[in-house]
Amino acid sequence: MTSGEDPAGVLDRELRTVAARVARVPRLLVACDYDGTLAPIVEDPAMAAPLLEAVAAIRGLAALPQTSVAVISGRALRDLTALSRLPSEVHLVGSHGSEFDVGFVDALPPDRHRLRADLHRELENVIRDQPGVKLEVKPASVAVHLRTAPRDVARRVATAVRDGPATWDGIQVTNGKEVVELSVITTHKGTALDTLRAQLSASAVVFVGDDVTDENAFAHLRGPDVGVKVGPGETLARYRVADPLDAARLLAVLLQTRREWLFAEHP
Ligand SMILES: O=P(O)(O)OC[C@H]1O[C@H](O[C@H]2O[C@H](CO)[C@@H](O)[C@H](O)[C@H]2O)[C@H](O)[C@@H](O)[C@@H]1O
Repeated sequence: MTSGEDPAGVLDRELRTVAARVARVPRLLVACDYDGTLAPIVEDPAMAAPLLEAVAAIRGLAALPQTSVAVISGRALRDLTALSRLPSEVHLVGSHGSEFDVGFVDALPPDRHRLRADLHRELENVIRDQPGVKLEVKPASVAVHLRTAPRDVARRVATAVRDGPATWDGIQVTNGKEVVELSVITTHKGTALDTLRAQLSASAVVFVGDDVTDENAFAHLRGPDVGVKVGPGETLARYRVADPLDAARLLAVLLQTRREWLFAEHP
């Protein structure tokens, strides 16, 4: 988005109309995924920063009355907080919708802690001497990142993970973008969205996401809600934008319309 650009101008007309309509509900919840939605995909997961345009729109929306903003991410809550640097008014939920607060890890039963430790050890064995493969350890899961591995290595490691620890009892497998994640709990962005909707008494929800686990959130939308998929691929979302920059433009349109409506800046 260039300064002075009208963000609405570049969005699909139908989406603009729908955004303008949902921005006028009594209590709005805008919920977004993080990687691939607010933050463009990069090689190193530790370097994924949100677009400034997205942060500006989110900050603006979160400061409005009768308006809530949430980010529901696959990341550990601690990492999401550090990377996104969003203000405390924004509700952050980590671990694919399971981690609403930092006490989550202490509340996990001892057998889940043991299983995650076993999983971590086993995955370290699987990826030993495999160039470009990295592990990301989270409170209830371990993600195996394949993005920077040579293709043959990525295929070999993915197969070893799927035929090995992914088959263990009590393990949930999530295939993301160049990542296979093994979790010791069941996670679901849709139930996280339900919880937020109820807690915040939202009249309508806008959910924006790009990845497989975001489909669970799209599946829980209803009535006046609006689901927006970022990028290509099959989806349950009714609307689509091309990339994180267009997602930021959509957030800016929501902010502009809602601000005008709330403060009656225009008749
Ligand atoms: O639910 P999300 O917020 O979209 O998180 C999904 C996963 O995102 C991260 O991995 C992805 O983004 C990385 C940075 O751009 C990229 O290098 C990686 O290939 C992608 O899979 C994050 O590292 C994972 O923990 C999240 O589960």
